[in-house]
Amino acid sequence: MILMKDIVRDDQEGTVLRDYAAKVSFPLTEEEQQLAKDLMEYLEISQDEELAEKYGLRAGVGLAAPQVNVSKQMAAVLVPSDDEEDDTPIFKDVIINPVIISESVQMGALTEGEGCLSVDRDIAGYVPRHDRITLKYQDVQGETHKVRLKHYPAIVCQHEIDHLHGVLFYDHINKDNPFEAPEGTVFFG
Ligand SMILES: Cc1nc(NNC(=O)[C@H](CC2CCCC2)CN(O)CO)c(F)c(N2CCN3CCOC[C@@H]3C2)n1
Ligand code: NI
Repeated sequence: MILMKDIVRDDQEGTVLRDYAAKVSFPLTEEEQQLAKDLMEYLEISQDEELAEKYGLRAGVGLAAPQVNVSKQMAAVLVPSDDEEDDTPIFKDVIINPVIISESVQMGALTEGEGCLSVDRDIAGYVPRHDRITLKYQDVQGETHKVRLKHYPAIVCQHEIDHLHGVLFYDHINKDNPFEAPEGTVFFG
């Protein structure tokens, strides 16, 4: 299983965190299948308060392969339900070779700003992202999916896809005015 010690940090030398990750070919190797499982398992365990405590995991709703120093276009996303009636996650999948094929002009941002398991410090400021996106990706079976996402899952997927391009959340924060956001930005979370 993936532990915090396996997650590379932005202040470490010689990691792939700032590289543009390689496309993944199908069928996945055994190793790539195991990586996909491990990335998703991290999120599931980290979202269980007791288990997160037991294994010392920071909670996560997304985890990209470059964060465990594997420069491949693969990321697990697990956005839990926001409806106590129904605990079906809003979005749960391992997205491989993801491409954003369209995006809203309107921007969205988390009111609290963002963090990252690969960044050990709090960096204040809004991270403006597209509020709605159409995402094309392959799943671990190699099936292609085209999904329209908005608000929270759209933000999470954009954060993860950034990792596959060597981009970190604070690259998007306005240096002069961290709490500036484009006109019409939707804030939530
Ligand atoms: C928003 C949020 N970010 C958490 N952490 N950061 C991450 O996931 C980083 C990725 C997210 C940062 C902003 C957008 C994507 C990891 N990243 O670095 C991967 O690239 C959370 F943990 C979290 N939640 C809400 C849901 N809750 C369910 C119950 O369990 C606790 C969990 C906490 N929400
Ligand atoms: Ni991150």
